Amino acid sequence: MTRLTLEFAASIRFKLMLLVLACILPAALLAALLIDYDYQLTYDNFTRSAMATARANAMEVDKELAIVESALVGLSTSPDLRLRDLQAFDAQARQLGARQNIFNVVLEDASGQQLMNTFRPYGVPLPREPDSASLKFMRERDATFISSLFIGPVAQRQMVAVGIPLHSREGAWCALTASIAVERFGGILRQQHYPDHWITSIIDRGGRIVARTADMQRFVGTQALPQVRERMQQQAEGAFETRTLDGTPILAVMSRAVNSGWTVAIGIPLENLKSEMRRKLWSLVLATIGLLGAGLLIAWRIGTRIRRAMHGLIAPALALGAGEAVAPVSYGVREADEVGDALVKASAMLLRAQHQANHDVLTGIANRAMFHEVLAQQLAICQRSHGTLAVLYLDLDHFKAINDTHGHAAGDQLLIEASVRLRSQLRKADMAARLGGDEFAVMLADVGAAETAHVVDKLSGLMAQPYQIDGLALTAAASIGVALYPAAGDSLALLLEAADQAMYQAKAARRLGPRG
Ligand SMILES: Nc1nc2c(ncn2[C@@H]2O[C@H](COP(=O)(O)OP(=O)(O)OP(=O)(O)O)[C@@H](O)[C@H]2O)c(=O)[nH]1
Repeated sequence: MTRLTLEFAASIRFKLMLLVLACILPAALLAALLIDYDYQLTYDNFTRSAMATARANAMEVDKELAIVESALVGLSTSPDLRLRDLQAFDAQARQLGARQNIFNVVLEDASGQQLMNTFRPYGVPLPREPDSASLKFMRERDATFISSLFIGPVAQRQMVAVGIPLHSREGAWCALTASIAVERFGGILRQQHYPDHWITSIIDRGGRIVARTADMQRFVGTQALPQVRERMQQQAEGAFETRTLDGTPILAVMSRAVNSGWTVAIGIPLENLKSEMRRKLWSLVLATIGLLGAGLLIAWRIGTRIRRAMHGLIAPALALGAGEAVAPVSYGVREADEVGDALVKASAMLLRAQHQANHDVLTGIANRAMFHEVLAQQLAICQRSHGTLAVLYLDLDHFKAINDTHGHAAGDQLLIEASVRLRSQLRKADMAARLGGDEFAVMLADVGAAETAHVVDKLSGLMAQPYQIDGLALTAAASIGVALYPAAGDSLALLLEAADQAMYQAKAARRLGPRG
């Protein structure tokens, strides 16, 4: 990944938080859909139940009117009527009215002339209404008439009438009508015990309100809501959402009574229906916010921990690159700890490889490459600070013979012992190296000719000592060549060349000596 894409790469915290959102939001959406589905189900069940109530109430209305009709039918069989004893019939009708909560009973002849009206004393002159709709209906259809709401011409109050046609034996025709006060229908509604917020109305065929559960005095006689009247024309039953005159949204449920054609309409404020769903939705919103908050907080904390663990690996990784020892701190994140362990192992491998590259495998002291490197550094220091140093080249004498006589392993052991002897005579600032085969080199830092000669003497004596190897005393003295800086040369190459030459000269001199 390039540096540019790294800058735009999302952090682990951001990705964890996205994960939380990706888990919680779809679940919240699903819950919202379930709540909506539940609301629809509840709404449908509620509508069905309200419709059943409206239907039952419509039947109650028809039943109430049927009671009045049957009372009239019973009254019409009176012998007093048959015998035209209207005064006795009037008395009988008054008793019926009192019993049945009927406002008044009227007997009319075919011309519309009232013959008897229990609202007026018997015998007083009564009005004639030849073109009344009720008479027309009963005459033409010869059937029971149920009026719409009207204001009684004599009583001057709102009421409804039920009328039945009568036929005398002589074929004369007349009508018997009972008027009922609207309060009787208000009583039907009161018996239903609707919930307080329901408003139920009984509406006549003309769309006028006959009775109402609330504000009856105010609304009786007024037109029902236009939407309700419109629906009444179109269908016998229905449920729909609309608004009251004051703008309150309601669910309107209505059912038309079969006989009277009147309609019972129930208005239920939608607020009451929706409040439960709204409460559930709010609970869901709050739960979602809570879960999201908790989830994001946890994701943030986990992300922070992982981030710290990852950042904790940067320094060890850089140390590894610099060839330094690596010591990562554990942050309790397993994967990061595993990477830290890998860095530690890589560091150890790198240090080992570095060591192998710079040291002689057999003796463990520096090899030729490292000797040259360190010598060059020391030389540079001396050149800057006008210091001194000495380079010693050592070559074991007759080493081949030891190999040949005692075996290669014994030769190896001798080389190891020789390196130990070399190092034992050096200071910390000095350095011993194996150049290869039986050749060694020594750098003496900050020494002059006298000190160098002293060290060379000591080394020469020490190296000449026999080595105890496999119970044998083996001798391999060293020929030592010396080159001093700055006397022998001011470059690495010149110094090495000079030391090499000196060593060969020393070896040659020894060959010429007693052992040569
Ligand atoms: N055991 C052992 N022998 C080695 C190793 N490397 C080189 N040699 C042997 O060391 C010997 C060095 O040979 P030379 O220095 O030419 O012979 P020398 O007998 O020391 O002769 P002079 O130096 O003239 O005294 C050779 O026989 C190499 O095979 C090693 O790692 N182990």
